[in-house]
Amino acid sequence: APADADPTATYDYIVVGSGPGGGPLSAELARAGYSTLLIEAGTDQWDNPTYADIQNFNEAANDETTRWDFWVKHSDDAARDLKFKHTTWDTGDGTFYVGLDPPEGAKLLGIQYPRAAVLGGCAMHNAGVASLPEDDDWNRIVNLTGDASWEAGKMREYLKKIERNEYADADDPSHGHDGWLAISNSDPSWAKNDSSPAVKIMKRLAELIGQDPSRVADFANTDILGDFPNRDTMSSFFNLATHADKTGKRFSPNNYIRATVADPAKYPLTVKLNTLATKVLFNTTGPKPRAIGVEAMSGPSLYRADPKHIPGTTAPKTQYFARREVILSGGVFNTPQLLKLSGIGPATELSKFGIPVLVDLPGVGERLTDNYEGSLLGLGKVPIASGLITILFRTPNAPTPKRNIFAWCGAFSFEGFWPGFPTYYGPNQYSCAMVHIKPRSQDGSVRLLSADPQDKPEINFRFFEHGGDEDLAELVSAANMLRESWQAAGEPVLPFEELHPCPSSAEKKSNGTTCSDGKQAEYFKTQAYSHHATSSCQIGAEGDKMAVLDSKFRVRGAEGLRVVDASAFPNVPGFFPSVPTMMISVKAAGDVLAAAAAAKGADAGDGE
Ligand SMILES: Cc1cc2nc3c(=O)[nH]c(=O)nc-3n(C[C@H](O)[C@H](O)[C@H](O)COP(=O)(O)OP(=O)(O)OC[C@H]3O[C@@H](n4cnc5c(N)ncnc54)[C@H](O)[C@@H]3O)c2cc1C
Repeated sequence: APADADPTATYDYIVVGSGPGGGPLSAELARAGYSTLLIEAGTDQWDNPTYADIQNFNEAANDETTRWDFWVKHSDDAARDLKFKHTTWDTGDGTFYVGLDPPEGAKLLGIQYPRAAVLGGCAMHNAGVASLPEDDDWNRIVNLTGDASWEAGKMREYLKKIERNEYADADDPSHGHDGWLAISNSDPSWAKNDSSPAVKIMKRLAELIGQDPSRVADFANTDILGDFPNRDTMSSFFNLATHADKTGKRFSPNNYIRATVADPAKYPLTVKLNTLATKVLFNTTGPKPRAIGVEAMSGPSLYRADPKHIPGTTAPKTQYFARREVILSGGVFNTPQLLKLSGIGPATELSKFGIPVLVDLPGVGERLTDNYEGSLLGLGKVPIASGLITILFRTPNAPTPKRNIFAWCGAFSFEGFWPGFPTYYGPNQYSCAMVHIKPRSQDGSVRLLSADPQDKPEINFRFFEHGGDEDLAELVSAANMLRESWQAAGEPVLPFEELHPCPSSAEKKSNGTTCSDGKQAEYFKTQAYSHHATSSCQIGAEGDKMAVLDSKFRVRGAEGLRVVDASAFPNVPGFFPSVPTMMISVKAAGDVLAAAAAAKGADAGDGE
């Protein structure tokens, strides 16, 4: 078991949150010899099969052992949000009602956005999909900040550092082979079976995206993490990679933290579980407030997002001190909350709750963004047994030559999140789940509802606020292409009964074909969901008053304080953020260690 933290000790570094942002970073700092305290609100579930076996990811995201429920809004239009068919209500008798027709007296909760409070963060309950940002996502940070260390070519080195790739050749230079994060993919041989409905669908899709249908078996084994010149423009099929090993064991920052604590070298990493950080402590005597520690409360289920929280439960606050730096990695909702509770954020919002303003930083909790997701769901006449199609493609109405849709198609249903998700529609269910890349809108927010650190903030994604019509048109175009490919499934699967976005029974009978693009757009506008939130404390240009961080993750206007997690990205990094967040975690460790080395050099210089 990890050693307990000593409140009287002073650590070199304190890291809050052990997910993809904070976990690798804390381990790196300790391995460099610096005493590091890692504060994590959740528990350690490394040997719990719900988490350890990647195939149980849906159970993991539903499991109360780690679940933090955030009930979010998708817009400022309450009536529009109420059309989301998995809106969740508290019935008052300890159960949820999910749907459009709540029982009398039920209290509206909102749209569920699950998070995991556990050692390893959401990388312990996610589906483990491993992908990389577009090169331009990294290069954009260079353009914004002038910091060339973010160039795409250089960023791949961080993948190589963390990765223990299990499918690439040992001499493949685009992959890492000795890291702590196992990455594997699946057997693509199903794609060789020309008579299978999944392969027939895939061949038609190949035609629709301009690929050679005779080569789908090769394409199904294309490396989604590969390094090729046209990697961001090539519409094609891929082999889905996951941060799990080939036996199906999940890998996450949990592995690296545990290995660091257990290492015979006795690296100075102290992990404090079941501990909710409530405030950053500052020395305010200098020109800028300097972070010197963290205040926290210990005990299970203290945060009110935890469904196991017992009303009225609280705990005394303890202070932990850092002689070098405090690093916040609580994730896209909790990091901005913690900054604001500590006096860093929009002055008017802080003043409303009586929080003394240390740094008026209007971007904290703003510009929250996420990929829009939606799915095409239908029932075949018989089950489509095998073959998970993974495809990245460009719809004809995409604004650039780059791909704008990631989708995976198979015999499952995925319609977003609610307690008990997903719905099982029987063995004949078939779905293409779509992730829209590069939403035009970045208008979401994480704002305080009180100054109580046990309370949840208010989260509103403001989906489709800007450029919504264009984004929706891209989703509709993708749905039309995918639907067309389904018609190639052949006997005995056809005809599909589509459940959404164009319900067959209602629409096809009346007009003989499918529903209009307008109706589909309306469907996606009300039913889109998301789970890749980023950018609520983003890195930005000097002079941009909404920029929270500089390119070295330092909080503007403060000293000794950084933010390293998914909130730091200026936009969603590609289509899945977990691996990119682990990559920036290791990058940030280099920045922190470089600052320590520079400070040591300066000290040595002073003494000369
Ligand atoms: C259901 C689901 C499935 C997903 N599937 C995928 C996928 O397949 N692939 C992919 O790339 N991405 C996926 N994601 C997204 C991905 O997991 C997240 O983007 C990623 O984990 C973000 O990392 P993070 O470090 O920013 O935050 P988190 O992973 O949220 O980690 C934050 C950690 O900080 C802790 N913490 C927060 N506040 C405090 C506090 N005040 N004090 C102490 N500790 C605190 C939390 O307990 C948590 O452990 C999924 C997300 C969800 C919800």
